[in-house]
Amino acid sequence: MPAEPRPWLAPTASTQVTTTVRLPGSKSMTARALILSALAGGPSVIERPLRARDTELMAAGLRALGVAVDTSDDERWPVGPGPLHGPARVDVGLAGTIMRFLPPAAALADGVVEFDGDPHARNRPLRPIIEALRALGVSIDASPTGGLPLTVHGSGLVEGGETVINASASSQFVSGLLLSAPRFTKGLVLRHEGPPVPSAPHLRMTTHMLRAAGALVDESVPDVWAVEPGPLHGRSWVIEPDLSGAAPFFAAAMVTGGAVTLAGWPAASWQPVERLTELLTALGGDVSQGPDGLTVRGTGALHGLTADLSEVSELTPVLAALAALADGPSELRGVEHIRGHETDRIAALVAELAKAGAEVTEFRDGLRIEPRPLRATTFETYADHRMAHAAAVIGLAVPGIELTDVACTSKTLPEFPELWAGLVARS
Ligand SMILES: O=C(O)C1=C[C@@H](OP(=O)(O)O)[C@@H](O)[C@H](O)C1
Ligand SMILES: C=C(OP(=O)(O)O)C(=O)O
Repeated sequence: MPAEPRPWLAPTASTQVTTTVRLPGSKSMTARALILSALAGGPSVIERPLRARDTELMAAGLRALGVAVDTSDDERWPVGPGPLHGPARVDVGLAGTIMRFLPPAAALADGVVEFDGDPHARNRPLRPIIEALRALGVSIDASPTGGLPLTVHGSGLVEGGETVINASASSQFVSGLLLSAPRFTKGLVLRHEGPPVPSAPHLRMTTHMLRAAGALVDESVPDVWAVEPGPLHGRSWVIEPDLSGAAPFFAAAMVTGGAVTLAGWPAASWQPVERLTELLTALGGDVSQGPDGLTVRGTGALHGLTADLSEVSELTPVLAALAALADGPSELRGVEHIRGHETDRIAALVAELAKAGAEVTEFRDGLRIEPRPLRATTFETYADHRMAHAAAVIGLAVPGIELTDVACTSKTLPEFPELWAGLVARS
């Protein structure tokens, strides 16, 4: 069950926010490390994982399938793979990573595995991955809408081979299939046909991590991924701090003209730090990397931004919040698929930014924001952690932004309200 809604008045910053934050590991890397460790031939350890609803539900789902996942220590999760089996029930919560990454692994189990999640999880797109799994020899019952609830009838093996998918609604369809593909009898050759696949950096994270676990992956042909059948190795995964989770904290530096350093940022990253740097720089920030971590400085200027966000679409809510506080108009496009995220994020942003006083135009694939003097309002969060982040960013500059629910941030960062309050208190 999702956490009980908790209304929350966003704190307003009276001075610059200048601080160093330590944030937990990347949701996306933790999810991949859990799946790859569960499918490996020997034990693994996940260092500095993200402990949040999405990753705890993933660990619980794998445990239900017979994998030993020990999450008792915050810093180190040992994973002991075992034969995957049903019967099992998996609660996906509202996590795209679970509903798309776990069914292909469940297809390798011997027995029946049932999946369901939060009410809105049933609206999130799933049909393309279900159809691809069926084409690869897996027996699945899905709801008539093509999504959750679904039942995978695992036979202990997946034939695999070649298939076609339209992954324009989510890169996670591709990632989910690739992560389990080394364990398919014939491996996998997956070809995407349709409008572009979003979130390319997440696909690169998938192929990097597969190779790091010993898989042979060929992605030399655009929109085609080939994974050889073969063993995955157990290993130690060191999870980087979550860059998307850091975005609202960086935004706090931009809004207040301060500086926020993300501690523990690695010299080389598997997350799209270059793209985030370009975007924050265009908005007027200054981004640098040094021994202390990754630092974003506000320069006092906050400019409008015209950008295609398809590669980093999960940043849209926080960037839209910055755009609403900028000195000129912004157009954020290329993200039609975020209508299928935790909520219809385009519609949600249009509605809530307009309530706060911005002039907003809705497009099928994004929004245009004309900044206006903003006012106090009740900001609906739609059970979406990143809508809560966006509201908190606006609240730094606009007194009286009341979130209908801040508990939804537990999806990826349960300590968000306390960390955020500490940030403003220290400023
Ligand atoms: O693979 C992943 O870990 C993710 C891929 C992206 O999904 P979409 O391609 O559906 O946007 C991203 O938005 C999501 O937050 C995490
Ligand atoms: C889209 C997101 O999540 P999910 O992994 O549930 O798709 C997100 O975290 O912004």
